[in-house]
Amino acid sequence: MNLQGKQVTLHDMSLRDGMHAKRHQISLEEMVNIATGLDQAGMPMIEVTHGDGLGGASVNYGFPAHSDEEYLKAVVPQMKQAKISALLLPGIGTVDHLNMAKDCGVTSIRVATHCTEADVSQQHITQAAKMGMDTVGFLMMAHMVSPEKILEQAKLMVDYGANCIYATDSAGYMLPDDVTARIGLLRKELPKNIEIGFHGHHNLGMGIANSLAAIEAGASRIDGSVAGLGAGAGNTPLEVFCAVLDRMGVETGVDLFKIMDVAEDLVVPMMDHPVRVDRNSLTLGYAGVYSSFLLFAKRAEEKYGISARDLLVELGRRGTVGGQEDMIEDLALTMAKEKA
Ligand SMILES: C[C@H](O)CC(=O)C(=O)O
Ligand SMILES: [Mn+2]
Repeated sequence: MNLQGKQVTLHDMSLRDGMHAKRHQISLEEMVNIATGLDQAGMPMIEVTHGDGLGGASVNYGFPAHSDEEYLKAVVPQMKQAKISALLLPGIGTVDHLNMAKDCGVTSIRVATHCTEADVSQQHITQAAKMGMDTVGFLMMAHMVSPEKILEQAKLMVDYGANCIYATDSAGYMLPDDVTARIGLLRKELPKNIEIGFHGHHNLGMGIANSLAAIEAGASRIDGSVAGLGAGAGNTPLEVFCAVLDRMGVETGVDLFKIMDVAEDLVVPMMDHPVRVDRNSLTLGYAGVYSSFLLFAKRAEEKYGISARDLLVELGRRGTVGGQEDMIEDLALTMAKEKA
């Protein structure tokens, strides 16, 4: 693979996707310290929000240590060069949340929908684009449908005003050929001024390989997390990815040793559990399950005595998607009754 001379914008997820792995309990001090470290390392984009996006604080998704507004107001003023993004899932986040994020200094908004539901993003994408924000359409669970379907949904988002489209491997299920097919088709068919991005999860250990495939197929934005802090087995570990890109002659503008230090000195010490491929996170990738279901399944295992792996396999078989978190406990109850 020859990527020599390509330029890629890296986007750190440790303070948003990483919120899942921390049950949304990152302190303001940790947020600011990590964001500052990333900023100093030259990370161009950093996402700061509840794990499920603006307005995610709820019984269904979990209550965070601080509100989105508190996190954003603490982080944004400290940034010297990094741009702060926020995730927004229509139905969870509202246009009021979007306006609040803009007022806090967020310059990039990523409107996320299930990969077949782009039509629910119209209001938020249109509003963000109207406000002059970097407006991203983020198609989740992109492994569940064909590249053609992803393209159809992406075109809707572009029509609404998105200037960048992500194919998102929320379950960490994809293999490099799956990424190539989706990103390649988006790059071929969408206008050249529309950027393409890829967001991976490392559940099958494919975060780096899939992200490289995405760049080769035409993606110019890649998400990852320092030390991989993210849902499931985490996101593409950015310090590792930076080292690989450096070896391959890809330009990122990120200082490799500085980002290694952020990973080692700041992020790893605050992990509640090792974010790694273990039998449960591996099952997410193998069965094609939404990565943030991991901790819900582990909690249900403790409560009902049903193995998290069995739960995840069944959730994959049923084709559950983000937003169906309540199904996990429901399923555990049913399985516990059947077992009894
Ligand atoms: C709300 C999800 O955590 C968004 C995401 O990061 C993914 O789908 O992956
Ligand atoms: Mn994710």
